[in-house]
Amino acid sequence: MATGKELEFKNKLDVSGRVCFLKGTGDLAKLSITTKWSSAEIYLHGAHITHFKKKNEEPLLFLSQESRFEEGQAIRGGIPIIFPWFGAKEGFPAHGFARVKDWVLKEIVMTREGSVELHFSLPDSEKPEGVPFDLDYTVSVGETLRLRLIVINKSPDREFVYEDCLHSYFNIGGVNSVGISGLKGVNYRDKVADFAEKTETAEIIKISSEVDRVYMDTLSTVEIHDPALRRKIRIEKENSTSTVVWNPWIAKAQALPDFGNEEYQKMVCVESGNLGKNKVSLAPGKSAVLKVEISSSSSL
Ligand SMILES: O=P(O)(O)OC[C@H]1O[C@@H](O)[C@H](O)[C@@H](O)[C@@H]1O
Repeated sequence: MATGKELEFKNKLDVSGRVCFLKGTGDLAKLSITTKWSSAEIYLHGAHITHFKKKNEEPLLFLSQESRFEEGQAIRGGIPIIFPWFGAKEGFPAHGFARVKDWVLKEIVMTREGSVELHFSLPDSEKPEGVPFDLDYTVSVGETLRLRLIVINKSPDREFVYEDCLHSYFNIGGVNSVGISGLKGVNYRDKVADFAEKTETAEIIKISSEVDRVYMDTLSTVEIHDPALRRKIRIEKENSTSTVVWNPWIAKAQALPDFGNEEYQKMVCVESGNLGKNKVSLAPGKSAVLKVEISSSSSL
């Protein structure tokens, strides 16, 4: 429908009052969505959701004040799409290329009940040569945020193996008071302890130092209990067997060039995907859909 570069030169274009194309930070094209329940912003750069807020609530997603908004750089905060690898890979961008490429908006669907569905696709020009796959992304903005990342292996005879992750950054009232539930009994790799394999023992995980854990073989819904903002954030997922919990804490926050020194106090990442031994092997011609739904409720 429209690429970032085309949008850059267009003035505001309104689609039935619920969706606007705008020039965002760094002159990158963004979509602004308003529904009767919520508002959201999505950049075509990375098909990156940078904002989701329900009416009369604080924003659900954290976005760093220091984020870069530049071609070739990932936005810090919101929901980066991690694909087709997670973490570092020598000579390649960390966490894959999907988050630093320009996606195309294919379709906008206004549903009768009032939500807005946006369909994005990674164009062939942004894909590496010789790997035949399609990558589509559907974002449904309504009372909740519903995400679907669709991978299609177009090869007639070769398997396609990849990792994926919707790396959601949540806005919280204070890191010392939040608790994360839903992972008790799950095995994880502790990245701050040299990838040691451990088992989660806490019903409610508390954060008081750097946390960087890849929980494996878990389909569980995770909840963030936030007494300071008097709400509970719920992250439900399908076709995702890994969950990552990340907070950089003090030293790492200072070391990150695109993250404020104090911002670790106001965010936590709970990421849903398929990583490491949970990576996906897609047979020729097959597709897989990673689904995540993010909602919140008052915990008064
Ligand atoms: O700085 P990046 O590439 O966006 O990564 C942020 C973090 O992302 C998390 O998913 C990883 O587990 C962390 O190890 C990493 O530091």
